[in-house]
Amino acid sequence: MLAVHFGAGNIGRGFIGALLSQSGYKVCFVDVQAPLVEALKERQRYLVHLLGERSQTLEVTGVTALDSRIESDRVVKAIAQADIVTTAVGPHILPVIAPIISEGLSLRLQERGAPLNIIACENMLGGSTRLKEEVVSYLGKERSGELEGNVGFPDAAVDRIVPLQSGNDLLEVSVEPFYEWVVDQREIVGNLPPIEGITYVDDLTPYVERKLFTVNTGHAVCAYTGYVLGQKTIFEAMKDPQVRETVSGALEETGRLLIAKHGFEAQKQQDYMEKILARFLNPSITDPVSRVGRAPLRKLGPSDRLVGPALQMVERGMEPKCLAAGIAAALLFHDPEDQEAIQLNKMIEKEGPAKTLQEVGEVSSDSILIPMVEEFFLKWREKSVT
Ligand SMILES: NC(=O)C1=CN([C@@H]2O[C@H](COP(=O)(O)OP(=O)(O)OC[C@H]3O[C@@H](n4cnc5c(N)ncnc54)[C@H](O)[C@@H]3O)[C@@H](O)[C@H]2O)C=CC1
Ligand SMILES: O=P(O)(O)OC[C@H]1O[C@](O)(CO)[C@@H](O)[C@@H]1O
Repeated sequence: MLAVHFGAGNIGRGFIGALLSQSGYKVCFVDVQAPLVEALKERQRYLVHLLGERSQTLEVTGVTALDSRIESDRVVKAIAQADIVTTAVGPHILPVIAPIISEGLSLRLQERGAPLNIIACENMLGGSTRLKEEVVSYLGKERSGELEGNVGFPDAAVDRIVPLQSGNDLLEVSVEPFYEWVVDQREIVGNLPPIEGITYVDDLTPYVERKLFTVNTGHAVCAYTGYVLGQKTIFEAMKDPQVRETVSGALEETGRLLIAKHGFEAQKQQDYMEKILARFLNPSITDPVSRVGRAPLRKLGPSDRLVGPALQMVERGMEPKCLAAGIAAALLFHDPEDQEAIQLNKMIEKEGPAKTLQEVGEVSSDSILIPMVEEFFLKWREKSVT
């Protein structure tokens, strides 16, 4: 069984690739970083360290890699022959890999290959659907019709904290022991050979929103408020009472929203939230606030982890106070290495927080969220140690 996985980064090697390999697939990573590709080709194995109370190391075997910039023909052939295609490249890279995926699918359709499922494992709502839209735009109308029943793009929610890697080995990856991979089974085509660790559901929306608006919301609020208060890592930030209070408050708010919207049981949501707070406090993980806060324009987007739940709460007459505090802190985030942070800083300087939020988060000028965020923006700016 062959799995083609785009993105041999942290989630690629430390989560999706590892589970595919453990399920008996030969995993062919596709990446654009030559040293990574070379090392995977040469060694065909790597180690995954599970950082928990009792640390454990797994060996992932049967892997190889292709560089899509110089081996595109081989990538196309691999897609034509694969039993599954997955991605973990980042939402902004999905349009970049769509052309080569569409070439692979063209060849597969021409050769009358078996049905294939393509699963985008990215932190976003509807990642596979988004990838499908891009692929369709390259395939053209005629060929796109042939996807029906032959190629599925099931959406998915993926959850595992994989911080930046600080070890000397290019391939070794340290991850938290917890993981969750939930896939929309209604979109699966053909017989997908079993994959260890996937939970199939009929309606993904509640799962993906619960994950994005709890794990990612809490993480983002922690990263941005921690940044403003001078904390370097998520663990350090969670030890700061102001951060901890804002994070817990934001998760109580999104919890109320999720319960009202999807009918989750209050106690179960409470347990889920507490488990997540404990994951942020894993002392074995050193996760810089700059990684978790990366790409703030994306994270401040209208349906993403901060503005998304805040606007939905406002619509339902609920007050997103701690979310507003998190959004305000995000507007103050800076990282000279992060292009989106640089752009955000320029917008704040030129237009101020209210206009920036209207533009980036598509928040209407008369939304009560605007004055709430403005108030916190001033408070955080006064406290800011950066
Ligand atoms: N790190 C984490 O804890 C989690 C990350 N995610 C999501 O997984 C995705 C990947 O995140 P990470 O693994 O952390 O990032 P990463 O930066 O470690 O990995 C991304 C990989 O994609 C590769 N890439 C970039 N352009 C490419 C292209 N055109 N073709 C093929 N490969 C390309 C990069 O070279 C890199 O190896 C993101 O959408 C992220 O939101 C989801 C859950 C957890
Ligand atoms: O990967 P993104 O969307 O940039 O955001 C980082 C977030 O994703 C994760 O990497 C995994 O869910 C979290 O650590 C963090 O909340």
